[in-house]
Amino acid sequence: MPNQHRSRQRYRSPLEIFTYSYFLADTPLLLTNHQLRSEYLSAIYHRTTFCFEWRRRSNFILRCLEKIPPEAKSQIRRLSWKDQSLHTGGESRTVKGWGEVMRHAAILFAGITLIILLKLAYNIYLHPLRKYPGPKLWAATRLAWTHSMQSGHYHLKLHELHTKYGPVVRIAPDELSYIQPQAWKDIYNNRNIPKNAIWAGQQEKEKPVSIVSGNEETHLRNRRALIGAFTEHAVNEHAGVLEDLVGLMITRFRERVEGGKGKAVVDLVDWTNFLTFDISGLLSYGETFSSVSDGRAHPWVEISCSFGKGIALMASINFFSPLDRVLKYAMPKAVMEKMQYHKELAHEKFEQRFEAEDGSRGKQDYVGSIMAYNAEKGEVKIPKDEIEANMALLIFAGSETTSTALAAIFSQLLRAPEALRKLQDEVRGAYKSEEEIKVANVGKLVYLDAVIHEGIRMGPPASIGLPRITFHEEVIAGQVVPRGTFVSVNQYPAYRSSANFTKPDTFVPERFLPETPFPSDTMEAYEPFLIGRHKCIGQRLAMTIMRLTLAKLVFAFDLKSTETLRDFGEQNTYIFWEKRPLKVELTQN
Ligand code: HEM
Repeated sequence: MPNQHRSRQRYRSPLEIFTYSYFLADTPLLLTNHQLRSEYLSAIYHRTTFCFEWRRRSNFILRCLEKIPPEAKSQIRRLSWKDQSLHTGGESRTVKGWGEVMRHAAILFAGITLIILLKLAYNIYLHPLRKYPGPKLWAATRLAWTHSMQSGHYHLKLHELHTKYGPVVRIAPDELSYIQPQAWKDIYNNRNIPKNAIWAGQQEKEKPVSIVSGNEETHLRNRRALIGAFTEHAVNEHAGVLEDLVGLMITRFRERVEGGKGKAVVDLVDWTNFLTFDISGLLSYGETFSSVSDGRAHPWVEISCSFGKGIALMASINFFSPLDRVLKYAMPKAVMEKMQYHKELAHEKFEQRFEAEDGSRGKQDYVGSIMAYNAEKGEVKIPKDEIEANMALLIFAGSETTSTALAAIFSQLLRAPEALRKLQDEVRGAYKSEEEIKVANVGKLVYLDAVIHEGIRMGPPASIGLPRITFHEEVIAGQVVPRGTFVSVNQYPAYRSSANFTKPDTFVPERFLPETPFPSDTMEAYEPFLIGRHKCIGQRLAMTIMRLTLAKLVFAFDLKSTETLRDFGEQNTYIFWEKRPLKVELTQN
């Protein structure tokens, strides 16, 4: 497998080359004049260190500097800009402090401006992606993309761009966005189009790694170890805890309804977060966060949204190497503190769960599955620190996605009274009591599944794709894509495109039934859990949780929104959705 880090290191941007040239302009003097004076070297040395990042990268300059005798070096270090004198070929010229600095700064500024302008022109008119449609501003520089990503409206902007430019759009100098079904296969089934360091491989630098590793070998090892926790057998083994937790939520709602004289208002965005985090806590660390039982968010639930924002921010920053090294220190203190809190709590909870690994917990929770895999292989394939990294990841991967899907489904369902009535009829017709609704039988409700898929279509938890990168020239959706291009299918624009779906902004669950009113819909465009080797490992579990929650809720209560609901898509996304509250009035059935 090609190594993206290595290929990134070989790359020299024009800006970098310019800076080298600027420093190296004096190098012939350095090399030819054997009467090197330490003051002269001092000027070169300071000019180099003036921009320490370039010094680190410029091995050639460093090699030259290594030739400076140690006495001269110590003399150099003691000199400051003001002291410097340049001596070349026996002639002496004194540097007059800031005047010299300004001269260098002006040359650098003019040079950099020129290089940037040339680069922008190159990106628009000469770049191998120049023939792909898209706005010129986005093709010229990554700044337009970054601004959109940080605005929270990226998914809406992509939709707008695809509506204007078609199924493939150039959204950055080196990135293409797709919405057609063929692109799913061409990108995600192709081993030569892996994840990339900017989006997914950051953790490679800081061990331990987890199942979301960009390294295919590490990914495969971790995926194999975890798969045991997501089989049909494993999900059936979780049935009791899933039914109990969803049942507990219904009990809490019933208490409120009884206390409120037959009616109560609950925020379903909050409660579905409580539920899915509790389930994740139980399956990752062997205990819930007591959010459902207490009716209160655990701090982990609260920080889940800033987590998504953090990833979006880091990905945006990572595109601006080498500035990324500096910008990372500008991360808001509050975000850093939350990250640290998450790390410490995750560590504490993991240690407790790990200590309790005595075989009594069953093999199908996440830690148990990995331990069973290690035991089966007769060696520690996944060391303790990697197990811990996986748990910290699964807490969010399993909960935020599923609660968002539920929020999207409920929001859209409550705007469509006819669909809600049909769903209630189906569920109430199939069961005599809420307790009868079980993991083992809830999968038989076809309209329920159609509602789930239509809700996800309109508010996909993974609203944008995490881009992959081409390592060779590839053909995607029938067109040649050069190496080094970021590519992804973006779900929100794909699902809201009238090229793929009839009445894309209308909630019509029937489109997912065999007797669909829209036979021309391109259903293959809909892949909310992805395809290929990185497809969602938790799909079965997620579907089970969503079916149970919806079925039990619509069986037990009549639901009505307390305010006019807007389309779920009209909210901000920063990888995850920044969800609005969803206040719903419940009336006892
Ligand atoms: C409606 C709910 C869910 C949706 C829509 C969803 C969606 C996705 C998507 C799109 C990916 C691929 C990301 C990428 O590589 O670009 C993914 C990966 C993943 N998901 Fe989910 N997910 C959901 C629920 C869950 C649950 C419940 C779990 C586990 C408890 C889970 C665990 C994972 C893991 C571990 C991966 C990485 C898989 C790999 O790289 O091999 N997800 N999910």
